[in-house]
Amino acid sequence: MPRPLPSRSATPHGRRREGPPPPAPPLHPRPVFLTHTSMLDLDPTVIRDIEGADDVRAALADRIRDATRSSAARTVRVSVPVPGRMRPIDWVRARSSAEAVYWSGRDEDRTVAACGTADVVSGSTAPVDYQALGRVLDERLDGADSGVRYYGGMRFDAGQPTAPNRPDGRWAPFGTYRFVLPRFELVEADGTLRLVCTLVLPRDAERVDEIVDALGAVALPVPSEHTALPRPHQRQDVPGHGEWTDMVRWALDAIDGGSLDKVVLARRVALSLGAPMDPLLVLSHLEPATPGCYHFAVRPSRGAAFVGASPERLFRRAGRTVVSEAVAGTRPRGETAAEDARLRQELLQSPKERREHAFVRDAIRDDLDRVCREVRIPKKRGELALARGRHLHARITGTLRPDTGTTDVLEALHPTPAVGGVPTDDAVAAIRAREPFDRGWYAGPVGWVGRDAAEFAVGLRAGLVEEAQMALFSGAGIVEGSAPDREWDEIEQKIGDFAAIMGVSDPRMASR
Ligand SMILES: C=C(O[C@H]1C=CC=C(C(=O)O)[C@@H]1O)C(=O)O
Ligand SMILES: [Mg+2]
Repeated sequence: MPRPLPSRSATPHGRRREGPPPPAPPLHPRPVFLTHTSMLDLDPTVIRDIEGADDVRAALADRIRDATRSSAARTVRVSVPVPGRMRPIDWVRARSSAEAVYWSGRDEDRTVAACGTADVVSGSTAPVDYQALGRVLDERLDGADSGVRYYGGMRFDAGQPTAPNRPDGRWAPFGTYRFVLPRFELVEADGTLRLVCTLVLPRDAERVDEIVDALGAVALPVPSEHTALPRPHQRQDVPGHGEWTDMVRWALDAIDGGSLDKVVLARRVALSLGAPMDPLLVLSHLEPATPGCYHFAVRPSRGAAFVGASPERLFRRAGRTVVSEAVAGTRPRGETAAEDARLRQELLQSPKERREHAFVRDAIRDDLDRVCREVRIPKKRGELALARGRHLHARITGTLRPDTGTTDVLEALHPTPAVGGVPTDDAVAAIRAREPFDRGWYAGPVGWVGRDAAEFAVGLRAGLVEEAQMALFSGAGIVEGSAPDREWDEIEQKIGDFAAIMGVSDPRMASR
């Protein structure tokens, strides 16, 4: 039986509660009803094409037919300009039935919305064989046009075959890893839009009619009105507050006893929406609210999608140059300039936050050293300031060693202690044993792989949206000096961007 939200006074964001401790939570966390009930119906079937859409499709169809006349065995991209303005996210929302991907890099002036598949490299078994994955991707990308990118990602725990509740069936369509070469893309770069079709030749020459037919169903919608999001009416925290406190205390004992130095423990916050919701609509609200982040959506088929706004780069590869980042240690932004400056100083000087960050920085430096030469790291730590939060930050660079590729870097770096812990294997084993849910793709690498180039974000500040359910995931690094309540509140702050767009950011909505 779900229970109603207990009444309590508001707690200032990110601060510890005063007064008596909260009542002991139930053994199995039960749903908490939120007070919101309003629900807006969406009608994604009403799509009006922009003026000239038929000409755009006809021009691209000509390009497709021309390209398939070549007998060369290679992957090519053909494209045409799209007049006017439209948000790539609105374009892909108009294809509600297809496999879809959305990627907007953090520092890159390029946004890609994509639907349909020209090719897929996926696997559902674990552990992931990074060498084999690298060979397959290299082979498919050999001689490909420079813009050809396989988009996707993998599970956080790509090393474990199966366990009770893992993988959770909701993550099944995502597989252990999945990289998609999209059939159609709307690319916005340098202020212009292009509609792109990717063809795997000579194979696609035999399906040219089918591809041109599919292009006919690709709408070029007029910019949509701002569509409101439905308000969640129920919230369930897994673990609940009591179980979380026990988990953190266990981790602190392990740290005290010397068996672990750091472990990142996470929570799942499930919001019930009352009616099915388009996951890409969530992202279309999240993106403007979270500047300075990677914005992504992966929808393997009709239905569930993994969407998020992550501030954290796992790595970027351009030729032989690799750039990674250590992002860890957290404080909120202040409401006034003075409070903001104080919180910045607090973050930069806190021994606990510095320790939390140093584990990540040192691990990335050592792991990158295995696949790169000339690994460089700045002496001073900096700050990554976001709309609601801030983190300690360091940029780490290197030059790829000969005979080393993208999946070698992926294997070396993932999971960093920003999402796993130190020592890595022991921390991942603790996460498996202690967390009462499957992380799925949360905290896994998400991004793209091209020929001699790649970029991956760490898949956090993210959620799994399926039908009328939205599960948000977030974690906090537990180190010496951590306290269960402060880490609970830190996670509450990290889900704040999602909570705000969903209209549940009132601290009274927290279920403790
Ligand atoms: C694990 C998450 O954040 C990581 C990244 C930055 C700061 C973190 C922290 O201070 O605990 C986490 O290590 C998450 O957002 O789910
Ligand atoms: Mg932290």
